[in-house]
Amino acid sequence: MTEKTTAELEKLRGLIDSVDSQLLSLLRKRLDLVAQVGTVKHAAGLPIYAPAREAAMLGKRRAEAEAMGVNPQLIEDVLRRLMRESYMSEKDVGFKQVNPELGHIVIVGGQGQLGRVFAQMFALSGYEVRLLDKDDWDHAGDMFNGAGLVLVTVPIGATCSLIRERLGNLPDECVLADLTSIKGAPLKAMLETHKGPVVGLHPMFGPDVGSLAKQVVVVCHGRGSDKYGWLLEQIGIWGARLVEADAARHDKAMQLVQAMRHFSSFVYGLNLCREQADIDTLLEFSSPIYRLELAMVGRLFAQKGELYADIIFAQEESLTAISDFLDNYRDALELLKTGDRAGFIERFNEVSNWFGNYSQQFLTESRAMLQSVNDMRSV
Ligand SMILES: C=C(O[C@@H]1C=C(C(=O)O)C=C[C@H]1O)C(=O)O
Repeated sequence: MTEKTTAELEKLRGLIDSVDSQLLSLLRKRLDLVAQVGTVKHAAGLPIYAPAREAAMLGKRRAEAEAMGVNPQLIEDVLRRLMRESYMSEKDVGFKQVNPELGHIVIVGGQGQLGRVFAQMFALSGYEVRLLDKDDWDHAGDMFNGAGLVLVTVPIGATCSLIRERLGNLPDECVLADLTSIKGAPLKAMLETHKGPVVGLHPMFGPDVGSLAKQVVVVCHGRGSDKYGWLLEQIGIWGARLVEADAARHDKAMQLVQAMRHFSSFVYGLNLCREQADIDTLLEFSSPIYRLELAMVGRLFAQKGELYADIIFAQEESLTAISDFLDNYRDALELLKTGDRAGFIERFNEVSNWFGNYSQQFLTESRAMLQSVNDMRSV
């Protein structure tokens, strides 16, 4: 580099640094305004997540960006990241308590990770929360006395027997709910054990979400929806989207969404382990898509085997879904063994037609994800 080039670069980089510092001041200003919005919402009991406001704001900024010769996707990416930050800061203010008259809340299995998330959210909303765990059953009678909500969040395998054996004497008015990732059997157990209001919930997220904004919670109605309407409204104020579902339909979907998916990720990991693959080498030669895939598989093994065993073993019918997967794998392997390239392409096109417009949608979505994986690289 010549001296002149060095000097020019230095000058321009100084200007960029100063623009970035100004951006930082603006970010501080925005965060302060968002915190004020949080206070107003808290007082008025409005949800943390306002999709209509977000859509309108993004639309306006995109148009302005275009007029200024800035890629509209750039401002959209930046704003979406800022909005994620907003959900966190609004959360700190706490939430409106929808049902101030409610007695205390007992979370059975409250030391579990998801139990803790819900305990925190209820506490941030002004409820008195008591946690009941394995060793606390001696005090259970006292804890249930006067409770307004009992929320069961124990491992799937223990859920139904715990409900039937331990929750037969709740106050009549108390809402009984669970967070289990299957819904049919726990809902039946709750309805048969408790005379009062019953609702099944399945939060479609793990304990590391940070905020519930935009997260999905599946709701399977049991009985007495007028008595637990406040709970659904409360979850809505936390920013989550409630999706009502029939328990049988939900459970059927979970055989593919959870059991089969997790099982194949498990086998993927098992295979890498047995093949003694060198992860550093795999990463070295990974494009973002492979890195993303490896991250999705690898994150399983940062969690507890018991959790995944619970999910995979929860429904007997999942065995059929997983066996079908194996059959299809075998058939496809046969194409490889026999060198049937044309057969492979034929199957490929069959699947491609079946995906229809979704494949284009997924291509676009994954492009954005892959770009952010690439952005995170520093070398
Ligand atoms: C700040 C607000 O809360 C959330 C965050 C937003 C933001 O960061 O701009 C916009 C909409 C809401 O989802 C708001 O409602 O204005």
